Amino acid sequence: MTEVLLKSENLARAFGGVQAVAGVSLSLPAGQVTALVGPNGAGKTTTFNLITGNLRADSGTAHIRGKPIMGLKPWQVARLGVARSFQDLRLFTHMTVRENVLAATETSAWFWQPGGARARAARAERAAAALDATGLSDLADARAVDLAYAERKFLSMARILAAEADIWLLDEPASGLDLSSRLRFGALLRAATARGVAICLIEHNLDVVAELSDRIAFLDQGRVLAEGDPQSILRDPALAAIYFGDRPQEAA
Ligand SMILES: Nc1ncnc2c1ncn2[C@@H]1O[C@H](COP(=O)(O)OP(=O)(O)OP(=O)(O)O)[C@@H](O)[C@H]1O
Repeated sequence: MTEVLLKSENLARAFGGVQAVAGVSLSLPAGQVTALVGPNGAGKTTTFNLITGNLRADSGTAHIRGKPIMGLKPWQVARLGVARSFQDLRLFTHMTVRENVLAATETSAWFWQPGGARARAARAERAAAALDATGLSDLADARAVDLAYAERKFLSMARILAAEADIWLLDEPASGLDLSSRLRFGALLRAATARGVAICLIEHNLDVVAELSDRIAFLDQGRVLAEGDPQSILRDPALAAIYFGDRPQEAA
């Protein structure tokens, strides 16, 4: 049976009167891409924030390989093997591409790790491998701010790769990519899942979801309404109506 690397149960979080996440139970199996799909405001990004410790949950639990993670700080969750990307990428825009990736290798370094030449060389090697895998080696000395849009998205992915995490939470990593970039991006995901990485990605474009995901968790109003293989979820007319803002109860 496939090992579940990350599991949340009944995660909930309100902002004032808005119940952004209302009991999300989610499992991320090793070696699979799970797409988190749902209309605007469904609670997708908030779910990521609750898992990574960027936001505190009002209730609920989450475990990484059985270890409870609620209440941990983001850096502690990162140390347990979670790498996360943001919609706005959060690159160090005035640093070089290489420096951006090197900075990501620090999340998995321990404070007590000797910072000697050997450790530095190992980090440089990891960064170089991540740049190579994302096709950015030739741009290593360019500043992030000078990259084209798609290359910035790949730099964000290079940072994920360099962190050597086995759980990836990606917030709209493929948005705005053209077909050839999407194929490049899909190959990166496939190489990672072949190594057993559990990937969860938020994506609005349902064609991209169909292309990239092994399973879908469909979120609406802070709840997982359905979870399953992409074809059955994408063909469900009730979910399509919710996704495209045409709820049966609202139409009545
Ligand atoms: N920091 C916050 N303060 C107040 N309300 C928030 C905050 N973060 C999210 N919300 C609200 O919580 C709900 C869920 O937001 P969230 O960003 O998680 O949805 P989403 O599914 O990621 O949406 P989108 O697809 O538009 O990115 C929305 O109603 C949003 O306005």
